[in-house]
Amino acid sequence: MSRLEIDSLKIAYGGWVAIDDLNLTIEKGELISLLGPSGSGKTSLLRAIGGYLKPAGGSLRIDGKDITSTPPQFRDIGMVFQNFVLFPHLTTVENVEFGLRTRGVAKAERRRRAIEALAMVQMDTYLERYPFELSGGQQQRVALARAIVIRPTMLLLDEPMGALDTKLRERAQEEIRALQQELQLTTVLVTHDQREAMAMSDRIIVMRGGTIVDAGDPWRLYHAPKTAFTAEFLGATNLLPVEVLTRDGNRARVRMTQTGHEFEVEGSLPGANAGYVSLRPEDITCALSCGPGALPAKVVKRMFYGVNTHLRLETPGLGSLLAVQHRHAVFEEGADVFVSFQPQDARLLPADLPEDRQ
Ligand SMILES: Nc1ncnc2c1ncn2[C@@H]1O[C@H](COP(=O)(O)OP(=O)(O)OP(=O)(O)O)[C@@H](O)[C@H]1O
Repeated sequence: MSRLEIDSLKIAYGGWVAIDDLNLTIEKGELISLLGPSGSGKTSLLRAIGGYLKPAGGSLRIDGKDITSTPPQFRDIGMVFQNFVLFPHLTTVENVEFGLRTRGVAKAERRRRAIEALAMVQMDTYLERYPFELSGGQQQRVALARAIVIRPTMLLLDEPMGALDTKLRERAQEEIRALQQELQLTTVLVTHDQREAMAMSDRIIVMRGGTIVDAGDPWRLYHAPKTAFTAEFLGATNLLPVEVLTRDGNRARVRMTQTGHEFEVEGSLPGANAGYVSLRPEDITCALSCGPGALPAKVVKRMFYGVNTHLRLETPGLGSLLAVQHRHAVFEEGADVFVSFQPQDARLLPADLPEDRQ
């Protein structure tokens, strides 16, 4: 259980700067996820923490001790990668013992600790199996046992569930999180899966172009993102381009740029006269009859997902909207409905979108 402090980190490939002036502290026992589009610097940051990439500037400290120039084998950081890379010619128990052997731990002690780590991931009945005799999920558990057996100061997980199917993946997420909490291991997870990041993390770090654009606990990031970029990256949302008309405390009245429709929103965006309103699909209510403040809409597409139904709606006032309904059998494609939402669920955000949306 350790605290990691990253100060003014700079990472460059040749002369090209991938990460510049990045500051981040990870508390003892905390699990953070690095989330961001491809090329945003997640792997570079993880590799710098692991010691596999030498920073061009800045420093890394574990529990106050500078490790910026410490080689990976002396950092005592456990790592699990997407493809697990177990040694094919070693059995399960030998794979887990390997890191202890290189650290000079005596044979009997090695075996005892390897079995103990394998028991933690429910793999202690597979000691003599070779990797090719294990399923993907079992190999992943062995890789995890191998990472924790060295009693690491930190755990780095690089898409560790990437090779598993959805069901196994969800189980692995639960198990890894439980183990991480039990051992109070300070952990950094790199993932492309925002659901995984939300389900597992104490804190999500949203990266873009080598910098941190937002950071916070999953609930806050989902419900109160600071930018349209985070809102769109974390879960589905409707982003509506608007002009700001008037402000009253933390509320504003806005006008849809394309349709001229006016409505009330949460947030006031001081100093800006335009932005985006983020409206989550689950915050839109559809009804067959018109209520106060409701807008007419047409159901153009209906997609049934079992747990809920997605409706693609066309509205004269707000354009194309995605709505999620938990009662799925009510509206047919082509139906005329009325949509409404609460002002506090429509969040006014600065215009800061991924390049392909600008
Ligand atoms: N070895 C390298 N040489 C040159 N440039 C590199 C190298 N590795 C990464 N980069 C560049 O650095 C930037 C950050 O890459 P990085 O792999 O850290 O991003 P990422 O967020 O992990 O992406 P992904 O989600 O696709 O894995 C990218 O623009 C990438 O092209």
